[in-house]
Amino acid sequence: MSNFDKHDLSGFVGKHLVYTYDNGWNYEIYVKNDNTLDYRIHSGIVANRWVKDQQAYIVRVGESVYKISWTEPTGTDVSLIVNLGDKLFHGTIFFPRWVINNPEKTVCFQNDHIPLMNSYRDAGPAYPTEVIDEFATITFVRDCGANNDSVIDCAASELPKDFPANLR
Ligand SMILES: C=Cc1ccc(O)c(O)c1
Repeated sequence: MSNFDKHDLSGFVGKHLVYTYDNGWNYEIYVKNDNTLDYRIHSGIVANRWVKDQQAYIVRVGESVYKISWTEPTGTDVSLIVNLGDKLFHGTIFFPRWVINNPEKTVCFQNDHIPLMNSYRDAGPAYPTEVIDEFATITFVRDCGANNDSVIDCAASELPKDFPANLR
């Protein structure tokens, strides 16, 4: 039996993380509450995409290990493992084929374009799915408290040049 409370997300909610996948893609996530996240993409095929209030399944699977899974209006599915104790991160992203063919269509503040993203998803093609399965290095972590809308509030391209050093 585990000796941690698997329902206790208090060590995770409020965390703001910046991380770089081994393929070089730089991402940022804010765990807004027990079932919501905001994220911003700094580099990779969909650099400058950003999303607020994405609903997600968030679970604790170890003393300081958490798993976040969600499906997007684009049809992209994501599952992340965040191991805060070891500063280790692993992400699996299941991209529908249309995103791989035309990633620029998803580069926006998604919240302003949900019906458009759903229409792209429905038009496809969905298959073959492109699976990105990568470890990442966590380069920045801080606590911002729950439901803080100021953590991720603009595109990566609008951030100060010294981000995230400007937050320290
Ligand atoms: C597609 C969104 C996505 C994928 C991987 C991540 O680490 C994210 O924070 C967001």
